[in-house]
Amino acid sequence: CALGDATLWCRDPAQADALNQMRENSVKLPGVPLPEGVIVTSDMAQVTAAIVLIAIPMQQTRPFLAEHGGALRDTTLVACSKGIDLELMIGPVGVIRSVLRDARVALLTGPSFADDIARGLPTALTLACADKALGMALQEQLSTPNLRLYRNSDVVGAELGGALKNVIAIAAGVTVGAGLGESARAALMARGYAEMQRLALTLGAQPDTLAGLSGLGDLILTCGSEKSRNFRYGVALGSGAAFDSATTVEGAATARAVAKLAKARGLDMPITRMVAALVEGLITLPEALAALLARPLTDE
Ligand SMILES: NC(=O)c1ccc[n+]([C@@H]2O[C@H](COP(=O)([O-])OP(=O)(O)OC[C@H]3O[C@@H](n4cnc5c(N)ncnc54)[C@H](O)[C@@H]3O)[C@@H](O)[C@H]2O)c1
Ligand SMILES: O=P(O)(O)OC[C@H](O)CO
Repeated sequence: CALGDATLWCRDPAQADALNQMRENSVKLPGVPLPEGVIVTSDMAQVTAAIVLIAIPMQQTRPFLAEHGGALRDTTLVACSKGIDLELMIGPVGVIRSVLRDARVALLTGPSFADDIARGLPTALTLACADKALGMALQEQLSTPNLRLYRNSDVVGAELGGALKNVIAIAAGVTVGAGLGESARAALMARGYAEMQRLALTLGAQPDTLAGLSGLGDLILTCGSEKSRNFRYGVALGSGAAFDSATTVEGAATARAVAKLAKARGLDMPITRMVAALVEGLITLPEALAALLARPLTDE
């Protein structure tokens, strides 16, 4: 990039100025200084990089591209969001392609808290790209000594792994918030993973992809850490505590999208269905629990 090592674009000019001056995002990443080479701007014309990482909430991706897609037409785009667009019912790479048909697009996903990466802690992610040569180039360019990127050509599988784990993380949080015990959390994670596989295979994913970083890896992280917003939201749902509605909780919209997708395909996804109903306030927690436990006994 002509401006420096990297350019951080944000839509709010006042925030861009503050970040440039303070060299720290004291709200989202307190105590982590912005690296020297990073320049912050709110002017998209200043974004001249060959590779652009899009890291905004899933449901904002379409509106963002409607406004700024034209300026990004000649760049390589790397989607970092985890979710399913509620209108198009597809993941972030699909949404980018729906706006910029011939774009060079990849997906960066997997178990990672922004805070861990910003502090340079060891992290491994999936770099999914249908174009092998582009995937190899991005893997080289985006890996660092502490950030290992593993290539995968199964973009749909990687998108679904990142999206679906958030729904199960909400359910795992509910078990903790409601005091249902660690065994219940483990049961939900394992049966939730079976639901993730069921939908992903139906939508064309490769079975191995879900067993990798973007599915199982991220499921373990998100269902087991208070640092996860999806998990914390589930804890609040389970305990009846208030939750800040401004916090990004991707699994809430994704649960609704997946429940619709599953219904349309006749797929049994009871945990996802209950999370969607809880999120929408259509069911109480005792009702959700009773419905899950009363299901007919079956093969694993
Ligand atoms: N935070 C993490 O640890 C982490 C890790 C891996 C993946 N992700 C994924 O990255 C995506 C973004 O998450 P986040 O944690 O950065 O969320 P966030 O809510 O902390 O930040 C999102 C940013 O996007 C901006 N934004 C929202 N709508 C916009 C729009 N229409 N145009 C331009 N900017 C807009 C917001 O102002 C905010 O700065 C999510 O899909 C999340 O699942 C997050
Ligand atoms: O805070 P969460 O729940 O959005 O999780 C962040 C990342 O997706 C974890 O890999």
